[in-house]
Amino acid sequence: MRNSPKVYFKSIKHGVPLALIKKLRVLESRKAFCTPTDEKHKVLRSANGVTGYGTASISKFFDKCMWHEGFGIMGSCVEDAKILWPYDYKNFCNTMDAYQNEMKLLTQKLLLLILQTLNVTQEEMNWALSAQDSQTKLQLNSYPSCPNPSNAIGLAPHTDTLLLTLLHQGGANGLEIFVEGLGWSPVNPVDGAFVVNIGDLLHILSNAIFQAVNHRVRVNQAKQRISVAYFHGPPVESVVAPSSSF
Ligand SMILES: O=C(O)CCC(=O)C(=O)O
Ligand SMILES: [Fe+2]
Repeated sequence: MRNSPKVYFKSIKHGVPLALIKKLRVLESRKAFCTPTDEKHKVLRSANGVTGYGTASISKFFDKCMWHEGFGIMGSCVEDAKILWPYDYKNFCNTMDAYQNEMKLLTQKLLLLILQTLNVTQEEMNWALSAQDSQTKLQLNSYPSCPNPSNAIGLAPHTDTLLLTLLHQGGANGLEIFVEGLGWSPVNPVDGAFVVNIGDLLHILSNAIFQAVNHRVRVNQAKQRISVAYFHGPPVESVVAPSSSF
């Protein structure tokens, strides 16, 4: 294990109800992106904010626009949802809450397994898993079909910043990871599966045994792509260093 860096894997037998995943993506995420633009503008993400509609948060590091639209949620989304759908916000919020609860449980299980292989200290384990103060974010992503895909990118190459990301991709291809020696390689959707991405903080904590994966999203001429990413990290003010077990 220690000799071979791990970058990403797929979680299939995860116990998250498939009906919930489908409802999240097919119904509620679609609804979020089908909302008319002037309504979306009522809940635009603020300059330093994380919730509401907006361009990809990595956009500030790139000169060109990405073919992407996102909706960020941290904890309860009831305030934004009430503005968007005053008479019909509960289904959306209930689905987002139920999904975030499932993601939290799954992240805890996966992180525990990962950290056990590293023999981190109990203190480091508590820090990484801390259920109370952890920072989590749910990000709904939409990549509309693009008339000229070779001239556009959905999401530019990046690594995720926190510890672990659980990504659910819909039916449309587009996600690619960079593999040393192979170059950009597709990670095509598997029905009901999650792509588990190692983030920068786990890369640091594990002293690069688990490596943050460089990934990007290509756009599609025929289909809109919808994906949902759940990011999990330690408390915001944390100082991160390689585990003292190294
Ligand atoms: O849409 C995807 O498959 C990737 C999304 C992603 O990388 C992100 O939200 O950080
Ligand atoms: Fe990402």
